[in-house]
Amino acid sequence: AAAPASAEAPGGHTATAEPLGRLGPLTGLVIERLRVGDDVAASKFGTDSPIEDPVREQQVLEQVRTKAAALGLDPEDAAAFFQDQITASKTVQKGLFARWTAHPEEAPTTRPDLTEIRERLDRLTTDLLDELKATEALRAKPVACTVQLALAGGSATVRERLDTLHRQALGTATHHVCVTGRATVS
Ligand SMILES: C=C(O[C@@H]1C=C(C(=O)O)C=C[C@H]1O)C(=O)O
Repeated sequence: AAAPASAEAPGGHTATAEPLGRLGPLTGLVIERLRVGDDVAASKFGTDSPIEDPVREQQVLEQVRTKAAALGLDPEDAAAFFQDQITASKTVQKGLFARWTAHPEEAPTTRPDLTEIRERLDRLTTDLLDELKATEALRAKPVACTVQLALAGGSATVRERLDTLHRQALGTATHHVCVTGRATVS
């Protein structure tokens, strides 16, 4: 599970090693998708394109259900995980819009192409689903999963220097990673 020690990652930041532990690869992909949210925000800021696009969201979730079923994952569980990814992406976008409105000098000076960004998100959908499959057994163990999730999230927060906005979004995005015993009291 070796990511390059230091490589230029999408979004232009310098990636450090993958988050620690057995949920490291999944958490790394979740953070990568959050950072694509920065590019989505840059593509929409100062245009007529709204942060929220319900038609595109339904397309993403339909693709998720179809691919999840093909992998032998529960389609609705996978859709719930991706609903969190979408909510988290919008949290990032709203936060950046507010930041750039208050501090115009921090606003992006180039506008990336949303169509290309969505192709990147579609590739991440495939990678994320593969990791959901690879971690299926661990995620069914509430205690082990919760420990691994804290390890991965904590190490990523430090190593990738996540700011408050992206930390909050990471929390939202990982809310349904662990199966926390729906049959018992939640
Ligand atoms: C990322 C986008 O912004 C929002 C978040 C989406 C997502 O996370 O997949 C999809 C549609 C939008 O509601 C986008 O427009 O592509």
